[in-house]
Amino acid sequence: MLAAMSTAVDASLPVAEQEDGTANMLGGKKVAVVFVLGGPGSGKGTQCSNIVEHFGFTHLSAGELLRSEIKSGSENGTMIDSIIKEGKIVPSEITVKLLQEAMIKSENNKFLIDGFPRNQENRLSFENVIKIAPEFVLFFDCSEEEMVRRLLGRNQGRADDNIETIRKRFRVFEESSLPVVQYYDSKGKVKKINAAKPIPEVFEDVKTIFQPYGSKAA
Ligand SMILES: Nc1ncnc2c1ncn2[C@@H]1O[C@H](COP(=O)(O)OP(=O)(O)O)[C@@H](O)[C@H]1O
Ligand SMILES: Nc1ccn([C@@H]2O[C@H](COP(=O)(O)OP(=O)(O)O)[C@@H](O)[C@H]2O)c(=O)n1
Ligand SMILES: [Mg+2]
Repeated sequence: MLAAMSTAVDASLPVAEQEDGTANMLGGKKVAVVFVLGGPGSGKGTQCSNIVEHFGFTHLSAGELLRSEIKSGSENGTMIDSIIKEGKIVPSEITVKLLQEAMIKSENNKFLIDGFPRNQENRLSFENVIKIAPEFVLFFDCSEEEMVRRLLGRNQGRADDNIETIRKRFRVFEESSLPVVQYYDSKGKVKKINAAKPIPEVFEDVKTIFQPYGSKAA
């Protein structure tokens, strides 16, 4: 079983290519990207940590990169901070640049890009600047009622985890992020997970999806 899993690895990832048939290359290496989407509180970050541990991906959370940018005192920090507090989406050029830098700096070639693309502008900017097509989109499906409960209990001191901003984030998710999921679904690239179950049960379903891409060891 283990041997079978490890032989599958390098042969199977990266496999995606761009629409014109060009390989997904970045800084001289062939890379694989999985976009991880789902409403605020659906469990993206939690499951990404599990995937990192079991399947050797590097986790890049767009939201975390933006929050670090605020903390670093960058010239865009104040603007990013007020956009996040409003639950809106930061201009793509900022987010794509942060993702690009992180991917180039990493020695890994398998990336989970969490919370991105959150709107069509994000998607097009990534396509035009980074020019990597995702292997697939992992989509966590969860009711708003459950997501509110999780966000209000998250306790990470986030400025946007208050009920007023949470409501705004849900609307932005519906209006701007779901169309991105629908776009990839029309291309047969979405793997949808029922995220309303307990964490280990959700991960069982996630594992089934990542199993063909091999274990961490390989
Ligand atoms: N399946 C789950 N069931 C219950 N709580 C969960 C589940 N997945 C995540 N959580 C909790 O919900 C909160 C939000 O999860 P997180 O992974 O940060 O979501 P996201 O990145 O999608 O906003 C965290 O406190 C996390 O521990
Ligand atoms: N692609 C992205 C991702 C996050 N963000 C901002 O960062 C906030 C937090 O994103 P996040 O992914 O950390 O939030 P969760 O869905 O994990 O709760 C979002 O509500 C946006 O304001 C963005 O502008 N663009
Ligand atoms: Mg998150």
